[in-house]
Amino acid sequence: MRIVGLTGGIASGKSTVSNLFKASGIPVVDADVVARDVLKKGSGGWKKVVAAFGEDILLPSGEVDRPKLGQIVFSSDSKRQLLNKLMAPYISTGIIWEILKLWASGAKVIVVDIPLLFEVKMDKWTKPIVVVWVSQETQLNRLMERDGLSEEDARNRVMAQMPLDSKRSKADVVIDNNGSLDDLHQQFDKVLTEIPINWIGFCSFFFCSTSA
Ligand SMILES: CC(C)(COP(=O)(O)OP(=O)(O)OC[C@H]1O[C@@H](n2cnc3c(N)ncnc32)[C@H](O)[C@@H]1O)[C@@H](O)C(=O)NCCC(=O)NCCS
Ligand SMILES: Nc1ncnc2c1ncn2[C@@H]1O[C@H](COP(=O)(O)OP(=O)(O)OP(=O)(O)O)[C@@H](O)[C@H]1O
Repeated sequence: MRIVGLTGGIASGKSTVSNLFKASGIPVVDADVVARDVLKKGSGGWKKVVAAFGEDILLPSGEVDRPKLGQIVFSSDSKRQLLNKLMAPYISTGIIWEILKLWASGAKVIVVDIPLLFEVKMDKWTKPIVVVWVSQETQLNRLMERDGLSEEDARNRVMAQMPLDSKRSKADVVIDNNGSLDDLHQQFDKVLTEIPINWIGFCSFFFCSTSA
């Protein structure tokens, strides 16, 4: 089984690319979805986070007020590191579980869409690594537009991650998403034709004995 790492920066276009993988029949594990699941009311992650950050971060329903927690952690390095430390074991277990389910259902190639692939050192498990890259200007504009954020809030979120240029330098495959969606589709089609050749001989994660 091959595990392809799909990463980039916030609002660089990972979800847009992961939708293209899905439309091509390649299953995707989305780390943001896993991270949302492990923060649901009553879960182990929720209990740890509420114990550390207090009940002020909860909505009347008891669910975490995500924009509120985002405001807190994206404007404080130490609070973000605390949140990361509390959630990391639940997120990695959740991702491994999703991979195992897909593997058991016969998937030979799986894409893991994970914004913090390098930061949490999951890059060791994935090959090839696809980085969706944009300039910081494009990234800020798309982030402000998509999430209705101020420039300051958008910058805080961008600065909370490893610089996209550093991620680009660690990539096996770079998708430059500064252009139009049509450009992106064209690059993706090319990547799809190139990747299967590149995959041959690669061995990833801990199931490396089976080949695609
Ligand atoms: C702070 C939270 C509650 C804000 O939720 P919100 O719904 O507003 O954002 P969402 O989860 O959709 O994340 C949007 C993007 O923010 C970036 N991001 C999220 N968490 C982090 C983080 N800890 N550090 C840096 N960037 C992050 C990612 O690029 C992600 O794609 C949420 O992001 C969270 O629980 N983060 C911690 C878990 C985590 O590390 N998630 C990343 C998946 S590995
Ligand atoms: N080539 C493009 N041209 C114009 N808009 C784009 C392009 N690619 C992506 N977008 C838009 O930019 C925004 C960010 O894209 P997307 O949500 O795929 O990023 P992401 O990397 O998954 O973000 P996050 O890390 O926050 O989950 C979205 O509103 C998306 O529709």
